[in-house]
Amino acid sequence: MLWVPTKRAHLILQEMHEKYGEVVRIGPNMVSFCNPEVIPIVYPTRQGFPKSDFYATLRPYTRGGGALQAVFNVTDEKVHKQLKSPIAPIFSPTSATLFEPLVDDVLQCLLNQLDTRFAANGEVLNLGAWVQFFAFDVMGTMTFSKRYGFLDNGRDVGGMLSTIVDFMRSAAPMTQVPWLDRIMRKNLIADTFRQIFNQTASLSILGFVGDAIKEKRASLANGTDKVGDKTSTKKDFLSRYIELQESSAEIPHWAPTAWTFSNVIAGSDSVGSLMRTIMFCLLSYPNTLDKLYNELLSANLSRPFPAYKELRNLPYLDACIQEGSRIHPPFALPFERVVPEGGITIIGHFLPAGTVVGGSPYVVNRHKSFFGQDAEFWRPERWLEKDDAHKRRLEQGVLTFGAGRRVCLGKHIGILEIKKLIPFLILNYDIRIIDREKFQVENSWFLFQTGLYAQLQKRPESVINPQL
Ligand code: HEM
Repeated sequence: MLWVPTKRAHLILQEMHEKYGEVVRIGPNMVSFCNPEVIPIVYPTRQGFPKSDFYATLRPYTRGGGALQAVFNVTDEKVHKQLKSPIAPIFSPTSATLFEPLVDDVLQCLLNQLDTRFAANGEVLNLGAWVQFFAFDVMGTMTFSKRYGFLDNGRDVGGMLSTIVDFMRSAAPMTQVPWLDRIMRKNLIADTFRQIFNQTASLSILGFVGDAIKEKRASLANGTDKVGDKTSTKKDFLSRYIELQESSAEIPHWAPTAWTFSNVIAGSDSVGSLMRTIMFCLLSYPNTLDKLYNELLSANLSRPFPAYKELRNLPYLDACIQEGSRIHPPFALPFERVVPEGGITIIGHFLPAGTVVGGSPYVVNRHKSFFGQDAEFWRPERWLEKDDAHKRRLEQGVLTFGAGRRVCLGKHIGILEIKKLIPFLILNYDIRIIDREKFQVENSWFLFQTGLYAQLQKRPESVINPQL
């Protein structure tokens, strides 16, 4: 709990593992591991290894409804199954590609903004913020066919993004002492005080989600919702969620809210963070940027937005995304689980039932014997230098998307967004980082980043013939 407010808990944990070994007790009942070989033991695909109360602290508090459960933060395995099973098919690799037209709509908006605001006059832009605006507006568009307006206005509309940072800063230390969270944050009295002084991020997002659901139900009922139309190529998540809930009496009426909320909370900042990491690393290591640019050029891609099917199998692009996920995971405290009856043994240490155990992706992803002595550094080539089996093994050692039964549901959607954005930026703009020292990272469970400033110019070939 004392490490977390320093905002460098990932670095302290890394030091602890260097000092004390691969299995370290970091709290009265909490054990951290750093070796990727442990992943299948602590995160199996079967039931029976539940999430700890860490996740309860991440639930937003709602008056009347208590703390809102979402797929991501639910700890009861039965409720998790009830919530996840109906929607899992929507997140399959094939279904993920159905959202591509919605991503293209938002890319068009980004293109217009970058061209008019920055490419024309060489003004310095906060690339990190624009990438974040993009990630949020894409998730809004995919979820309710609505942009929040971050890209259109070029700013954090309504302070929603900064309130997320505030929410995470106050929630993150509580993840380490869930009982204190119940006393200090998750009850009517504490909530009344908070309401008087400020509106929390979770509530402002919940308000947005609640309004969007009401509007959607109304427009589906009166037939004015075009994206809810079964033949539409731009069908959003919410239309699919409402359809699912209405088709089965067993799905509770609150499920679409929980599903929608999961998308917004789990799938916006995380994607934005990975996009920023990849852009930061590419711009900081121009040899890798050139290599990627050449790969994209020789792939003869559609402009201005390459199609996902053209990008899916480009090896260096894929290696850059894998390396970005490895080196800078968006969530960077240990993913806690509770050891079941009978206990488990990890790297020669027996952990009895009830012990909380977890690995931080930041630390696990930098394990030197597993990823190489240069694991601290950005080197996309590590993914390509041996055969496919080696690449698959490395992939299984990266904990960025979680693992096993509670692995990220939106991974394929997130990768689709990233694979669309990075080539779009690199092919259309010549981008230079302004000062890499300004790039700062803060760990408040989300690994927030600031200070990615850049200048960009439209590449001549994309101006002369945008159809190329
Ligand atoms: C590309 C960036 C993303 C990263 C790095 C990421 C990471 C994660 C991680 C680490 C977990 C599990 C954490 C744990 O064990 O506690 C998770 C779960 C989840 N993610 Fe993602 N995520 C990303 C994108 C998305 C997107 C785009 C969506 C939605 C469209 C999404 C939806 C979810 C959901 C619903 C869960 C809960 C799954 C369950 O508990 O069964 N994520 N994500």
